[in-house]
Amino acid sequence: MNLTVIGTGYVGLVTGTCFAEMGHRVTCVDVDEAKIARLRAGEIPIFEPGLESLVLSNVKEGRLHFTTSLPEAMTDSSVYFIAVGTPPGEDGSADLQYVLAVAREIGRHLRDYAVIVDKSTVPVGTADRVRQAVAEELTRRGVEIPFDVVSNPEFLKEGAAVNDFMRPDRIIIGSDSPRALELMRVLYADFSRNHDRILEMGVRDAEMTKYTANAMLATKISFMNEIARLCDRLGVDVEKVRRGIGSDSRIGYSFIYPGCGYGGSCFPKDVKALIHMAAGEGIEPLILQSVHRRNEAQKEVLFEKISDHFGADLSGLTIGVWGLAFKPGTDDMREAPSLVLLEQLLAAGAKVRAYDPEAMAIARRELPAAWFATGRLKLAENQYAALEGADALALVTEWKPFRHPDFSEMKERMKQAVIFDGRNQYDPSYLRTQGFVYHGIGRG
Ligand SMILES: NC(=O)C1=CN([C@@H]2O[C@H](COP(=O)(O)OP(=O)(O)OC[C@H]3O[C@@H](n4cnc5c(N)ncnc54)[C@H](O)[C@@H]3O)[C@@H](O)[C@H]2O)C=CC1
Ligand SMILES: O=C(O)[C@H]1O[C@H](OP(=O)(O)OP(=O)(O)OC[C@H]2O[C@@H](n3ccc(=O)[nH]c3=O)[C@H](O)[C@@H]2O)[C@H](O)[C@@H](O)[C@@H]1O
Repeated sequence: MNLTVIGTGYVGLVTGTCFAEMGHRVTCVDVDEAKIARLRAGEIPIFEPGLESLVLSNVKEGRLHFTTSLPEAMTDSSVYFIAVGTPPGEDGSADLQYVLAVAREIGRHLRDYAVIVDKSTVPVGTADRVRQAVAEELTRRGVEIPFDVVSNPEFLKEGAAVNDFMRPDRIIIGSDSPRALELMRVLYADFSRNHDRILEMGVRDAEMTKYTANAMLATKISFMNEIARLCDRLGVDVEKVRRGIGSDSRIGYSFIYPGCGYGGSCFPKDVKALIHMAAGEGIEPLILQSVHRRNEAQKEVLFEKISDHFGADLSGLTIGVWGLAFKPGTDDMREAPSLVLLEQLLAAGAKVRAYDPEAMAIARRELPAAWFATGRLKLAENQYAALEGADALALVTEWKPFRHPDFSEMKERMKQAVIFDGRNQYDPSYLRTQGFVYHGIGRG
């Protein structure tokens, strides 16, 4: 099949590449000229394990193309995936301007029947608005071309995106059109060969499923973070509690790791968008509001622990920070807990030396210039250099190389052997035998 993917970010690039890998001819479109130029030059704009080799081999085989021109990509496609961003607006609602702009552009250039697929995360009712935007453009052109709009939300995780796309838990297809459903079934059959992963439902059901999944996962995390705060006060180790409850198959082990808050481009924005949707329907979203508020508070927990230990004024102190990305396996720093910690440390007068295995280039480019200007924030060349003369280490992102560091080297480099472990990576009693003062999240 000939496919067009509009929006070549995390979702668009992974979607386009994985379909190309299955033998389809895919054109990925983006308005960001620099991004398309890099992709055409064989450079992958994001760090995503396994993606680079797949992109390069599919480009080489002539199945994957990149362009900034949607009309150019629209010569013979039967499916258009919309995978542009849906960032939060001022009031927390999902900003649909990019999705609707794409819908209008499709309407301006559509020639034959096609399925238009909402892959972006969009509020219930968006497919209707996309349909209307396309229809208006067709009317303006004075043509009648049949088309269907399908909701096919994406569930990939950054850092595991290729694997999640290739081996999905489920493929949600929301459609009221048998013709569109048939096409989508054929398209996704390769990802659903041994176990039937395809779940068909109404368009609105599919749109709601995506928000509900993200909000449920965010709720599990915020719930555990709240329990961790209580464990700190009660002298209980939340890691024991986590294992204790995870072993109940009704609860399960996943997404109950306490930490210094969830980040990324999706959980924070999707919880906010769902709050906005509920409020719009006259429902007070009590649980969702608490999930969001707990997370905002949790992003401050490392700073609270640091100032409980050293006092509110941190001038004269140096804090080494391990991890800037919002989670391991990605260089994405959107809504990362590290941003809150850096801001608070610098405001309290501390010097910060930070290191991340993958996010250094983005950090150098996107962190406020004022943070670097005074020399108080420096990016270190490796994890140990970040600890040179440090009074404490704050671990924010649980990258693998941070799990079993050389504790002797750390102690040699640090002025004071104090660790604030924002992801409960270490065994507190082992670290204490190594001569460290240890503070985890909810470790009693
Ligand atoms: N990042 C993730 O892990 C996941 C994201 N999603 C959802 O997928 C959507 C996209 O997210 P990301 O890929 O992370 O966003 P992103 O920000 O990485 O990429 C979006 C791309 O769309 C492009 N774009 C904007 N307007 C355009 C237009 N008119 N024509 C062509 N390209 C245009 C932008 O230049 C950008 O490159 C969002 O709704 C998000 O919530 C869903 C599942 C996972
Ligand atoms: O809609 C999306 O964009 C995606 O959002 C999340 O994926 P992602 O944000 O890439 O990463 P996650 O692995 O879910 O982690 C999100 C945040 O939660 C935190 N987290 C995760 C799990 C946990 O137990 N505890 C915890 O604090 C992570 O550190 C990270 O900051 C979902 O897991 C995906 O299914 C979804 O497609």
